[in-house]
Amino acid sequence: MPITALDAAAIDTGMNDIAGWTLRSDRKAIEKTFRFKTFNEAFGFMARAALAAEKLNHHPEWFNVYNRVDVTLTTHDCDGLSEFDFRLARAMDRFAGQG
Ligand SMILES: C[C@H](O)[C@H](O)[C@H]1CNC2=NC(N)=NC(=O)C2=N1
Repeated sequence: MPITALDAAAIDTGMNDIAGWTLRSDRKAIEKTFRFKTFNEAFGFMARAALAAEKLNHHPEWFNVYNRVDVTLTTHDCDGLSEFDFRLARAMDRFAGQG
């Protein structure tokens, strides 16, 4: 099933539902840095996010150092943002206790 890219208004609506995320200047991705107390907490967050990503069949680009996780969400299949990026962003916020 083809995945459609969100239009400008839908992206703006999606951005209003999430906190601490930045819309990349090309409007094809959203980014957030999560910070935790320990590596254990960061990795626990990543484990929960990984399971959610598998369920959604939508996978993050991310980079972890110790207690920090830099996340980029984009939809390769439509070369832009889709509803799945915002769904995964909201799930990640919940897992980090920020949503
Ligand atoms: C074949 C498979 O369903 C696709 O490659 C999925 C997997 N996970 C994905 N994750 C992300 N972030 N974007 C995609 O377009 C995407 N596509």
